Amino acid sequence: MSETPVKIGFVTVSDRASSGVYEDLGGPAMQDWIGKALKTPWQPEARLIPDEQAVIEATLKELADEAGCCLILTTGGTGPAKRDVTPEATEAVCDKILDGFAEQMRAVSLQYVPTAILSRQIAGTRGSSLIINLPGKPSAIAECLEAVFPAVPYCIDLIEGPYLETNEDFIQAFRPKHARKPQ
Ligand SMILES: Nc1ncnc2c1ncn2[C@@H]1O[C@H](COP(=O)(O)OP(=O)(O)OP(=O)(O)O)[C@@H](O)[C@H]1O
Ligand SMILES: Nc1nc2c(c(=O)[nH]1)N[C@H]1C(S)=C(S)[C@@H](COP(=O)(O)O)O[C@H]1N2
Repeated sequence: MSETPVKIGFVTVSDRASSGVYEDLGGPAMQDWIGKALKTPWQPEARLIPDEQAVIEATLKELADEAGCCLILTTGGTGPAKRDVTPEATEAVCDKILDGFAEQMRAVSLQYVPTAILSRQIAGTRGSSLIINLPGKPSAIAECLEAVFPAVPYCIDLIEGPYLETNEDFIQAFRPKHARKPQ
């Protein structure tokens, strides 16, 4: 019996990429990383939108509530610039904020760039969806996901999403022993 693929949301928040000033490299970079990380069959729900808080909120709600994405990654709009509002939109739609994700992503990112402290990226849950903000710089995507992804499958277990398995040679998920399914 073939497994129904789990849905993963990929949201690029960028005025310039969404208006065609430059090609969106962030969305494909997130999908590429998840493609390497996940053994569980998955299918993408990709969106490319401007830095508008109402649009970001509506997109996150649609991906969580209607598309049923267990994981939603955003890229862009996390900095201090006037139009950067991705964290505000994320906070507005989440039931719970998971501060540890942002703490860890910024701590690891500081090893790459001193400007990592400028990202106000957050993570949180909405129902059975985990939402994680990533900075807009395409190279930041892998840097941040490597830092937190080991905790993602167990977090999704706890919010009653699907049981995600990773490709262990690429990234190892950590689950407490009692939560591991026999292979
Ligand atoms: N989706 C993207 N695709 C390709 N490059 C990007 C993307 N988002 C950001 N970048 C690159 O990272 C740099 C820093 O991003 P910046 O913080 O200015 O963008 P943003 O606030 O995320 O998006 P924008 O300013 O277009 O709304 C940009 O100059 C650009 O080179
Ligand atoms: N890992 C990582 N984190 C990073 C960066 C980066 O290049 N790598 N860029 C920083 C910079 S320069 C900014 S302004 C903030 C916010 O970026 P955003 O507005 O594109 O989301 O993310 C920061 N975090």
